[in-house]
Amino acid sequence: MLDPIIELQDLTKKYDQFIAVNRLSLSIQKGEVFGLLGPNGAGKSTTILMMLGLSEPTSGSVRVCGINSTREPILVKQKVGYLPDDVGFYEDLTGYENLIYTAELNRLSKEEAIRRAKELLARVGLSDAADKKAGAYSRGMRQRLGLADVLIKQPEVIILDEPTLGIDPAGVKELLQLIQRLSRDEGITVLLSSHHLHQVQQICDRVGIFVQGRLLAVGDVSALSRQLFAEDLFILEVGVKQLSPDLIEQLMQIDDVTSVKQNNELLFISCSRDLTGEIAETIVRSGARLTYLNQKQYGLDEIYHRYFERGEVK
Ligand SMILES: Nc1ncnc2c1ncn2[C@@H]1O[C@H](COP(=O)(O)OP(=O)(O)OP(=O)(O)O)[C@@H](O)[C@H]1O
Repeated sequence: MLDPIIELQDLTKKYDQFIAVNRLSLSIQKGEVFGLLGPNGAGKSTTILMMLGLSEPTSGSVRVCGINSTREPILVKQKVGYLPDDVGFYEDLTGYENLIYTAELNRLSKEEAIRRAKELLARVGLSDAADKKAGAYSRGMRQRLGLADVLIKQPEVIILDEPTLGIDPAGVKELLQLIQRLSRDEGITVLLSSHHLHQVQQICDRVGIFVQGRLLAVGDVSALSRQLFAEDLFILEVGVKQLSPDLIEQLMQIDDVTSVKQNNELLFISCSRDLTGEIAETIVRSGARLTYLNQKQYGLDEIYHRYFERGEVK
């Protein structure tokens, strides 16, 4: 059953005449991991700030956990954990002491603070570095400490702005797996913004592609590819020797083949449905030799670049 926990309705933010976020409507369900994707300046951070009640919309509304963020920012902050792209700690305090400090700010009892700080340090893989000063943590360790810091108050929603920025590939993998586990094990809803499509693709249930303040498409990766590649959903890369002069024309005559491009002995055949069998048969029947056949799957990277290449704003 649908249970929206973040609801944006016609959300708009203008800076003078400049529209940073343009009539954004979006529902995110409880327990979802949602990726907000877009290039620099797309409006991701502005949207996040409005969700947190830290920036006032010009028009439209934003509700998080049923709370109007604009009217009740303090209430929203109690339910939502926010990890900015460059998280700040008390550099002279240890990781453990930083967590205790946050726990006390959130009015946890001393005992509860100690228990949760230790548990969360273990959870994010920082038990061994608990007594090291935060100032000496690497970027990846800071992000993991940031996640523990956000979780200490047991939020229903966590919002992460570019969580993987500046982390090495192994660290990124660990961090993303950790985020995914949080969602799965504890039902926490996660919204993360990112430029790193291939990373986000691994853990997001759905993604929204955001360009120039507008949400261009929303869905899981396969729904997005269906939506964006309706004409040429399947591309076959085919190796052919001894091509007859009219083979390309024969291929074009197959229903639902939308284009055939040739590069020496390679053909790139776009179709709106899977025609692998028919295409292979046509090639063999023409007397040509089929040497290789590969069906290309679209990933989020292609979807995303395609939008930007076209510069489409629907
Ligand atoms: N306080 C402000 N005053 C004027 N313009 C602003 C302000 N804050 C943001 N903008 C503009 O609004 C647009 C959206 O910015 P925003 O930071 O939301 O984008 P973003 O998608 O988060 O980009 P990035 O990935 O670089 O963080 C940008 O063109 C930015 O210059």
